[in-house]
Amino acid sequence: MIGKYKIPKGTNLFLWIYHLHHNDQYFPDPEKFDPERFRPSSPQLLSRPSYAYVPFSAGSRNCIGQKLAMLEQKTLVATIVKHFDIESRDPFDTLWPSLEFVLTTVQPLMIKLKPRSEI
Ligand code: HEM
Repeated sequence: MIGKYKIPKGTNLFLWIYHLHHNDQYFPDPEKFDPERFRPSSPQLLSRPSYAYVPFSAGSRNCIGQKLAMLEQKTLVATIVKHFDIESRDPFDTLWPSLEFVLTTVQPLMIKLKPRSEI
């Protein structure tokens, strides 16, 4: 049973993480860039159920690359945003999500890196 649903033995279940992370009960205004949601001591994070945010899945088959991916983001992404302002060349509402092995867009996502004047 999951809530009121009886799941027969052997059923394959697919958790749509994108949808989960757009649940405005836990992520108000979900498309808004709001790093505050993820600050460890933020009230929003503290009141959120721990399985409401699972970018690397959870449990025994979760992502084995999580630590590497987080390290890459802290080094590569942090270095890029330190030196550049990033803007999309395409307006957000013209992008169509595409669920492939990873969630991407149908058309290539073209970005422009502008050197930052001050660091
Ligand atoms: C931001 C980057 C990444 C995200 C968001 C991510 C996300 C995930 C998720 C959600 C799963 C579970 C899939 C499922 O339930 O079937 C998974 C599994 C896995 N990931 Fe990642 N991943 C990332 C980076 C990486 C990297 C860098 C590696 C390897 C170097 C990696 C290797 C794997 C492997 C091998 C599994 C399968 C684990 C298993 O089935 O036991 N991932 N990842």
